[in-house]
Amino acid sequence: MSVSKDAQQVLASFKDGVCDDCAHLSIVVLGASGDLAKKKIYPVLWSLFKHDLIDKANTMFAGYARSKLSHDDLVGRIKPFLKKPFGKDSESFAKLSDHLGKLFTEDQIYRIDHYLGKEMVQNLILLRFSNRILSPAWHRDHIACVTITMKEPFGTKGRGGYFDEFGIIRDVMQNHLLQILTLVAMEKPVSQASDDIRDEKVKVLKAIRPLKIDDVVLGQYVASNIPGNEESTMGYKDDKGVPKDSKTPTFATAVFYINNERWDGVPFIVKCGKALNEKKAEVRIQFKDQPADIFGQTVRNELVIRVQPDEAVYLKMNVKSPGMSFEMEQTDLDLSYNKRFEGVRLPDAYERLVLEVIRGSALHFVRTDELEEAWRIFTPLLHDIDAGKVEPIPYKFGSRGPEESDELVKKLGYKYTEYNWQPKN
Ligand SMILES: NC(=O)C1=CN([C@@H]2O[C@H](COP(=O)(O)OP(=O)(O)OC[C@H]3O[C@@H](n4cnc5c(N)ncnc54)[C@H](OP(=O)(O)O)[C@@H]3O)[C@@H](O)[C@H]2O)C=CC1
Ligand SMILES: O=C1O[C@H](COP(=O)(O)O)[C@@H](O)[C@H](O)[C@H]1O
Repeated sequence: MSVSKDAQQVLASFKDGVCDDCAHLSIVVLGASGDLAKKKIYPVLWSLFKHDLIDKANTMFAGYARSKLSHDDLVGRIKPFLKKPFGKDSESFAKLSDHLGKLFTEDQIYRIDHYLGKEMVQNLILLRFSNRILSPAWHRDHIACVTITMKEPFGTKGRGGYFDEFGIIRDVMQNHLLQILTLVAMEKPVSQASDDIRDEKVKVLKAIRPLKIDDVVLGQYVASNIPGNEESTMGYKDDKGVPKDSKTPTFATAVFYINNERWDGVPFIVKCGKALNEKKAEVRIQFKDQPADIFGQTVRNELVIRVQPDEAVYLKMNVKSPGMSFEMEQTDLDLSYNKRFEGVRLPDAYERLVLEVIRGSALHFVRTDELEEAWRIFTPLLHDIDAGKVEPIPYKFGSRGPEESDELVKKLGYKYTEYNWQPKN
C-alpha cells in the first residue's frame, strides 16, 4: 500500500513540529480482528514507517487484552484506535464503555467506523451544506424517501461461526449504515468542528424510536449455482460453524422514521445483505412526484450518491427526447469521479483514518453517545432476533434478496422505474 502525497505532506508537517505529541505517538489497535489488523491497519502504519514518516520506536501496536501496560503508561501516551464490535447491545456496550472510560478520556479514544473513512461518506457533509441548490430541497416537503443500501456479492466465506453471533444488523447496519443515515439527515452544524458535527448526528439518533419486528424484513441466503462461483453452491447454513437451525439474518431491510420537523413522515429505508447480486453501497434520495404533471410519464428525480464501487453523484432527470419528438426520456446528470477526477488516487478508508488519528482529528470517529443511541434503537429488535422470534426469509445466493423487501420498499412509497444506460467509450 502506498502513502498518498497528501498523507506525506500531513506527516511531514509533524516533523516540522506542528504536531506537539508526535514524538510520543502511540496507536493501539484495540479489538481489531487479527485479519483486519494485518490486512488493513498494519500495512498503512507499516507504509508510514517505511517512508520514515512516523517513528517506529514511539509507535506501538498491541491488542488491549494482551497489553501489559500500566494505567499510567496508557493514559496520555496512547490514542486507542478501536475497531467494532463495540458490544452486542445497550448493556454490553455500557460495560465496555465504562471500562474504557476508566482508562481514557473521550477525546483520547478513536472508535473506527471505516465507512466514515470513505470518500463519498466524507463528501456527504460538503455536498449537503455547500450547495445552495440542495439545501431547500433537503426536506420532507420535497423528499419522498431515502434509501441507503449496502450489498455484497459474497457470503460469509467460512467466517460463519463469527458472523452467526452477530448477524447482518450488528455487522453493518447498526454502525456503517446508521452513520451514513445520520450524515444524510442531520441539521447544519454550527461549524466544521468534530463535536459540532457529532452533536448534530446524535440529535438525529435521539429522534428515532427503537425498531420493532414490523419495521424489518430479514433474510438468510440459501445455495444457488452461479457458474464460476463456487461459494454460491453453499447456503449460509452450509458454512461450517453455523448451526443448522440458525435464524441469524444475512439480509435486512429496515425502515426508520426521524421524528423532527425536517423529516417527519419520510421513510429512511436501510438495506444490506450478503450473497446478493452485486457489490454496491449508495444513498438514494427520491424526490416527490412533480405536482400537476402535464406529461403523464414524468418519473421521479433521484439523487444518487454512490459510495462504492466507482464513486459518483448522479441525478436522475427527465428531458425531452432529442430530435423532432416531444416525448420524454429519463436521463441523468452524471458526476462520475473516475471521469471528472481522472487519475486522482482516493486513499483507502483505513489510510485516511490512521492519518486522522495521528492528526488528532476526531471528526470521522464515533463518540460514546452516538453508540449509546445506536444501541438504544437496535437493542429491542436484536433481542427478539436473538430469541429466535423472527424467521428469516430464504433468498437465493446472487439474488437481490427476498421479494418481501421490495414489497416493503414499495409500500413505503419508493417508486421503481427501470433505467439502464451505459456510456459508450
Ligand atoms: N456512476 C454511476 O453509477 C451511474 C450510473 N448510471 C446508470 O444508472 C443505471 C442504474 O440506475 P439506478 O436507478 O441508479 O439503479 P437501479 O435501477 O439498479 O436501482 C434503483 C433502485 O431500484 C431498486 N431496484 C432495482 N431493481 C428493482 C426491481 N426489479 N424491483 C424493485 N426495485 C428494484 C434498487 O434496489 P437494490 O439496490 O436493492 O438492487 C435500487 O434501490 C445504470 O444503467 C447506470 O449505467 C448513470 C449515471 C451514473
Ligand atoms: O465492517 C464490515 O465491513 C465489510 C465491508 O466493508 P467494505 O469496505 O468492503 O464495504 C463487511 O464485508 C464485513 O462483513 C463487515 O464486518
